[in-house]
Amino acid sequence: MDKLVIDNQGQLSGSVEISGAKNAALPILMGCLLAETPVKLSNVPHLMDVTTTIQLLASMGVEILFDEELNIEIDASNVTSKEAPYELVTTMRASILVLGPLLARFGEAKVSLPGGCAIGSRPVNIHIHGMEKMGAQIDVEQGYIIAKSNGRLKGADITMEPVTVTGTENLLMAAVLAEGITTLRNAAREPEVTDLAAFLVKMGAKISGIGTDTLVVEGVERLNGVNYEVIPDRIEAGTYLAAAAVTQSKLTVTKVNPSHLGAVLEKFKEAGAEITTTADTITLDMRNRQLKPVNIVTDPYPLFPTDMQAQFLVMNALADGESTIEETIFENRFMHVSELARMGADITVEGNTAHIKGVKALKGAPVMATDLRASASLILAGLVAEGETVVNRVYHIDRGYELIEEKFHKVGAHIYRLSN
Ligand SMILES: CC(=O)N[C@H]1[C@@H](OP(=O)(O)OP(=O)(O)OC[C@H]2O[C@@H](n3ccc(=O)[nH]c3=O)[C@H](O)[C@@H]2O)O[C@H](CO)[C@@H](O)[C@@H]1O
Ligand SMILES: C=C(OP(=O)(O)O)C(=O)O
Repeated sequence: MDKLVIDNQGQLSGSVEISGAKNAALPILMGCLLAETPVKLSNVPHLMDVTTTIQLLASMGVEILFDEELNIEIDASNVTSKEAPYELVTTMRASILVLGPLLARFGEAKVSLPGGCAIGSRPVNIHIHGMEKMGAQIDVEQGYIIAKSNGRLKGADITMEPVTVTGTENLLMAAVLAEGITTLRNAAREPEVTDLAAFLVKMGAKISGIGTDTLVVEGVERLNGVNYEVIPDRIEAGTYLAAAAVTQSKLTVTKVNPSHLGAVLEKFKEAGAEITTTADTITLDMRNRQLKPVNIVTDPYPLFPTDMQAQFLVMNALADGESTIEETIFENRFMHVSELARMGADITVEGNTAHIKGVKALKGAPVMATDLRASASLILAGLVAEGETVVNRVYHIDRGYELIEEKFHKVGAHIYRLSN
């Protein structure tokens, strides 16, 4: 299993080009199942989760081609299987996103139930109930969701509680080919949901309320292929900015959309960073500044994202004073705390709140990554810790960060991979 070895090289400098968003690319790739003619996608990041999605689509008979610029052409005109097997769903929960498109276009789908993961139990009851409301007949047999629809799905009025990102995406993709009007209330407003909606509209879907918490969909009979560019990854951008904050450096992230990071940039400023933005760059300057503690509560967009919680936890661990981080989305998203404690962080967790007392320095140690953003937080800690840090179970990082060692090398970090 690969490991990442990180040495403290002091400050970072320069710029990092941000890749396409994992959490937008995945639903958009699954959404290609809805199109009767080929789709061409650009700015799709080269990540393990994208490879898994391509394997999943290919196993269904979808044809996938890459051009010389690594744009992806996806032709779902001849889908032969409507099944997402356990082996692929278990490595990537987002595989559940084939349920809506398959059911909407073919009236049948068999998808392994994702089950829980390191950050929580993560049920998919809202996806299932929403599709049942649209007339689907759904049974769970031997760990699989078996869904059928007698003719087209029917428009319905669906309220999702709590707000769910992939739940909104799955029901949106089910609704675009349904007969009549579907209203999705308490919809997630994450930029990745909005990007999927914009993609579906380009393919011919009729959706209003995009970007709000009420999506109204007038079903159409078919969707056609288009060219589409995936939005930049706001969480990847936020992670590199956090690297600049903990190393007291100045870094610029390029090819980003600063408006997607509103709440995160506010917290960076509160932590003492100087932030400047252009239309597609963000610069964070933390040189000669001391990190200040910031209290954080994670919440659905546009509030502070759970996917940036672990990175801010490292910032707070090194800040001058005490802070709290309350995680309201996932019940078990503090697995990184015990690993950071092994590096000298002073953090206690009570219920869903981490209480952090800033320390002057962290110390390098072998640590274990437990999920994607936890892994990112351990890398950030390794960049400032005294001595060497070895992050085990790097496969989590490869799910969501494209070319992470290369991007960090370019800005002066010493981080390399040990393969065995
Ligand atoms: C591939 C992708 O886009 N992943 C993101 C997505 O995950 P994902 O879409 O899985 O997360 P959700 O927004 O669905 O989860 C939010 C909350 O709703 C609960 N819930 C969800 C569905 C359901 O049917 N029933 C239910 O109770 C979950 O357990 C959780 O407590 O949004 C999360 C919250 O921003 C991010 O951390 C993930 O990076
Ligand atoms: C939790 C995440 O992803 P996933 O939903 O794919 O597990 C994430 O991107 O931080």
